[in-house]
Amino acid sequence: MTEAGRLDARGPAGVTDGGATAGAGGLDARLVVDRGDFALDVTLGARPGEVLALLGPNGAGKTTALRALAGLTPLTGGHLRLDGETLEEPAIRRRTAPEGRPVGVIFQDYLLFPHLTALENVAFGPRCHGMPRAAARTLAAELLDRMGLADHAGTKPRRLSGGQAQRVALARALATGPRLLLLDEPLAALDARARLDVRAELRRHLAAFEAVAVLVTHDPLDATVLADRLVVIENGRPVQQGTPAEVARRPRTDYVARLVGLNLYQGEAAGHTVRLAPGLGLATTETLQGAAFVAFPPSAVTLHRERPDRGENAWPAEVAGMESHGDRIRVALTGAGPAAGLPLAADLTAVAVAELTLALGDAVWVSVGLTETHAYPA
Ligand SMILES: Nc1ncnc2c1ncn2[C@@H]1O[C@H](COP(=O)(O)OP(=O)(O)OP(=O)(O)O)[C@@H](O)[C@H]1O
Repeated sequence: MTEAGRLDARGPAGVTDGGATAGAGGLDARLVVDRGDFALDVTLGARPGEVLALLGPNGAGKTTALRALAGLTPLTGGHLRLDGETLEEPAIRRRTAPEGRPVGVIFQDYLLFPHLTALENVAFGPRCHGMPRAAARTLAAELLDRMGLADHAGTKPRRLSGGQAQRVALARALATGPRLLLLDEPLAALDARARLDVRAELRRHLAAFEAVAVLVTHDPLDATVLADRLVVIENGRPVQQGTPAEVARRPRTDYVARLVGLNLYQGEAAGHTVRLAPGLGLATTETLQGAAFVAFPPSAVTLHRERPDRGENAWPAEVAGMESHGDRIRVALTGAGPAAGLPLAADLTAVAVAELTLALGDAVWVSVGLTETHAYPA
């Protein structure tokens, strides 16, 4: 990325602070929101230039966290500091109003002003911050140009495609020089085809953004493509964080395992075996002691009609469901015997399913390839 290609997030006039806040730069937050029936307590930290994705199931608290960062939902505890400046801290009664925060927000449906042109939409924020009209329009034109929308400056939102509207929303959010950019499900409003292009484009823009960006998504692919680091939230609490690769390789909850498409079990490791239940051990290539996770892809599972000769990593199970999964068939199984109740996903070719004459409720044996299991400390 060349310097010239970088989006200048340092202020409408492009004025920098000369690195005066270096060291304290970025996001430092503990977001506590207690609503009685729902409690959020999430600690977030990010350096300038980092993109964080908040990922989690419905109702986990992602939007509440984003709204708290924007100042739209007051904190009941914790703190929010940006580049060393405290924007909110209930314990010392400090709270900067949403409009006073150096924060840009892109809402799910973009919320562009329908009666204003793309240029006027982008110029709106700087005008509200007191920038003279001509300067605000020049800045807006420059931002639209960088977004490849110079030809659409005079277009009203209803005549823009989903991807174009999103770029206008991004330009509008950047126009006030935010130190924190918030994106709520940035690709949710787009159809599958547009999503592909817009995802790649948004990735370029976010990679060029110099301050902190936080996005909320349900979609692991969006999170993986767009973010440097994922924070998975469940029931108002962070349950796992790391780079997309770390999270995908070492899931720590069932939700994350499903998201990244792995089977995940927890047990007690002793050397090369992780004991999952009495009489049920899973051999792994890693050597571990104590509480451990073991994960493997559905493609590592083989189904048999009879107990396999090599009894290692094999257990009886029942076919609980089958569905197409790309060019494979995903078979859902429920363990029996020592594996009673253990859920398992297996990916088989259509030929394998036909040869086994598999049907719902069938009793089978499953075996898992030793070299495809991955064990790590819990
Ligand atoms: N304005 C509100 N007042 C009271 N409760 C709310 C409000 N908004 C959300 N909630 C509740 O707070 C919890 C967290 O919701 P939130 O919208 O933050 O989750 P989410 O992770 O963004 O979910 P989704 O992916 O479904 O958007 C839920 O139990 C929800 O019902």
